[in-house]
Amino acid sequence: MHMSAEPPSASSAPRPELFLALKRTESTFEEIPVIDIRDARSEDPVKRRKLADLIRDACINVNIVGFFYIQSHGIPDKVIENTVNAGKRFFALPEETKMQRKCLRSECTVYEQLDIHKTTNFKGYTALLGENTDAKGLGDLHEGFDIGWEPSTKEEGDKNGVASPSSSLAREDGVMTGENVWPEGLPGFKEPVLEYYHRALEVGKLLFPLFALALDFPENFFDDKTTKPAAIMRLLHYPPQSPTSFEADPDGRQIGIGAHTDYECFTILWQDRAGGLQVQNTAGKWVDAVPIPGTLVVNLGDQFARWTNDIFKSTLHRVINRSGEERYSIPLFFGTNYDVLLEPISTCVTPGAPYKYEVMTAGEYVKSRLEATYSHSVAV
Ligand SMILES: O=C(O)CCC(=O)C(=O)O
Ligand SMILES: [Fe+2]
Repeated sequence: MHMSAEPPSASSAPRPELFLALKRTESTFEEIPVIDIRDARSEDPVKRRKLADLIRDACINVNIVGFFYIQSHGIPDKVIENTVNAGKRFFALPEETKMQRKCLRSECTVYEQLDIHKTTNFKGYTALLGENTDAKGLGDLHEGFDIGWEPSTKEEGDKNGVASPSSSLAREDGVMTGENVWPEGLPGFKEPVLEYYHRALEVGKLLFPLFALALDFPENFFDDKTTKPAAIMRLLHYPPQSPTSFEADPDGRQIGIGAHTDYECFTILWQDRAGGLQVQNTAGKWVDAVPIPGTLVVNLGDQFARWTNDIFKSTLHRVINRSGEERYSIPLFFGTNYDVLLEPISTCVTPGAPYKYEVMTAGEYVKSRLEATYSHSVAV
């Protein structure tokens, strides 16, 4: 994996062959802005304001709204690399090892489920076609492994990496409460995954005040709503789609991940160099979010759309892996605490723009979307 802190350049460097192999759609990546977020950590409010203005432009004033790359995010290359390698090792395991593990208590002979369909809180493994993100689709061509918040393995309370019922690994998260499930027989998996998780969480915490400023709210607007931020992270693996799969499926009903919006406030995504992520612009055209080494992609999700009555719109996106290579990515969906009510912010509702959505808690909303996503397939 090549990572670089250099600003991307559209014209100077020759394109790696992989990029040429991609069938480009309408637009070029210059239209998706790259924002350097180093000033998010600045003490200077003027600098933070300037940065928030760039984010505001990316979220409101462009033809690809709510999608941008961030640079200077602060997550070391090594942390990313270790997590991606851990994910590769997991996905290479036999299917049955990814689906279940032996109960870890010595007296126990049963198997515990890792299959996401069988856990109560949508954590664990999703097999190929186990998810159908676009209701019009026929199942997604990716497999995934999902975790939610738990302390990093460096923190106290997680000495042996085993979640006992009395442990504090799970928080009281209302309808989404429940512990993570981890595969057995895969040493060196959990630690790097949780390390990246906590680093990405820090990036999310940096972004919330900037989003607040971008909306002309006080910088601390989201502080009391994100004390226990709901953050699901996924390791994703997309096998390459063969050319014949396109002939057999001309309407694109079975692709890497069907067209969808994300369910939380915003998503922080690492993607490898295979490419295939596309975002729909305001004219309805699909635009490639070309991988830019050293950056993460950020996109708006439904919870922000609900807070802001669509001033911040969640952006439709999908993945089609035409690279001929395996593709790996790691989204982290950053939401408010699960018990926070998603209700309109008063300044976003006017007689001419009445509120569009039903008010519910963040947890109820995320759970209802996850139920729909996984309902097309049944546990095996
Ligand atoms: O893999 C990607 O690039 C995007 C994943 C995604 O959109 C999602 O998991 O919601
Ligand atoms: Fe997504």
